[in-house]
Amino acid sequence: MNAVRLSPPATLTKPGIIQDHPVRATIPLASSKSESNRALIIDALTGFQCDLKNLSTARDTQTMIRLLKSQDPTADVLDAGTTMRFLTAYFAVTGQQKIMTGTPRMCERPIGILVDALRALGADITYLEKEGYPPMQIKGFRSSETNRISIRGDVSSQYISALVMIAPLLPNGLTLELTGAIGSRPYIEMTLEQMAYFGADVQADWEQKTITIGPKPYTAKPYAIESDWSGASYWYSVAALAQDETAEITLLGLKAKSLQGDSAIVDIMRSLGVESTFTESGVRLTKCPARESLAWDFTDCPDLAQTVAVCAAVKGVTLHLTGIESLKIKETDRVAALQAELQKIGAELVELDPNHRYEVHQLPTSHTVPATIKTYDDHRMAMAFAPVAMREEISIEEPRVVDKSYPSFWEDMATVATVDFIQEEAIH
Ligand SMILES: O=C(O)C1=C[C@@H](OP(=O)(O)O)[C@@H](O)[C@H](O)C1
Ligand SMILES: C=C(OP(=O)(O)O)C(=O)O
Repeated sequence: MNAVRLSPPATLTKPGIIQDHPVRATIPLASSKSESNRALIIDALTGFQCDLKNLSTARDTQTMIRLLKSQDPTADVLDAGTTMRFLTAYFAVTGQQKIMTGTPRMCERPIGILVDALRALGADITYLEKEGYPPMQIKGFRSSETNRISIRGDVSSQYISALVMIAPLLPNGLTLELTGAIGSRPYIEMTLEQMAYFGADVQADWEQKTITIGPKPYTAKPYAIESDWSGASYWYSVAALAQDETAEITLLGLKAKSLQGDSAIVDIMRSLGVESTFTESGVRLTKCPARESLAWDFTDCPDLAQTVAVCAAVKGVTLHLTGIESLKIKETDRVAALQAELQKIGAELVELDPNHRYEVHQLPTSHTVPATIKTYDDHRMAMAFAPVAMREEISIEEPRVVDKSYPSFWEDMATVATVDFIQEEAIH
């Protein structure tokens, strides 16, 4: 078993006197895998003519790059949701015969809504194991007359992003009518903004819940990807939990006006004690007073839920969460994972009523330190719990899970805490 042991920042000033180490860090951050993976699909649809700068080092993006170039008949996306959904649409519309597969967990993440829509547009796709789930075989594409499709908006926005990105290639374009609630809407808006930047004819009417894409091809252009706001969230939590009231953390490459909905962390963390100041190079985090309780709807920013839940739990801020239904179909069931692991740091996540309202609160009982946190093949479990190290020692299992979105996470953490990797021998 591999683990990483994190210890709070402290220095020995005189024998026996331990003082909090001043928390000062400048963090380069990984760039956004969401923006990268969209830019890569659009680039491929221009015949690889765009000059993409600052592409993410995330495994999800590196997998996308590899699979776009590969002649292999099997595309194994590993655990990358966007790579699976975006490539399925891309291979279908470009008429490439591919088997789409991934990790066992990827084969439990639903894809039926996207496949049904692609079939209606003319794709020939068959499931190889379970209906509605990978693996599946893409056999070919014969454009249908259909250019209007009704699609649920409440399961994953990635299906909608995948469809709109290929729509400029369809002979009659595409109109999507979104039904039900729309989850992760900022991710759809990010897709549409990037498409419009590359010259696509894009119209969204959020009142009517329709998106219309004209049959106008993309224009190749240079594009620079912003740093990752989801990755930035862990640094907000570090700042919120730092004991040093003068803590100052600078996050490079972030913009006040971002395409990424996870920039909502700026507003969330103001309530948890972090002030943001935008500079030429990024954003500077400093401490400010925190509130005693906070209610937040995570419908638009589901990837922030774990960061905020752990941070609030440790700070003793009562947190009410709504809009976290989609967490159950991500890298793991993130609600169940949080419920199990928050207990270990003396807190709990409870469902308040059947309407998906949840509360996180601290428990009065003490807990064992260091806690050993399981990560369930989920990068965000590891990174959400890492900031606890600003208060107490903590061990996190399978630390390389972070490679999915933020491979340099532990190197960056080493600027604010002591980071020791532990390789435990198998016991025979
Ligand atoms: O389009 C994207 O880049 C993403 C959309 C979101 O997924 P859902 O739309 O499934 O919520 C998010 O959780 C994921 O990390 C990235
Ligand atoms: C849910 C995530 O990614 P994906 O759905 O692309 O696997 C994530 O990065 O938190």
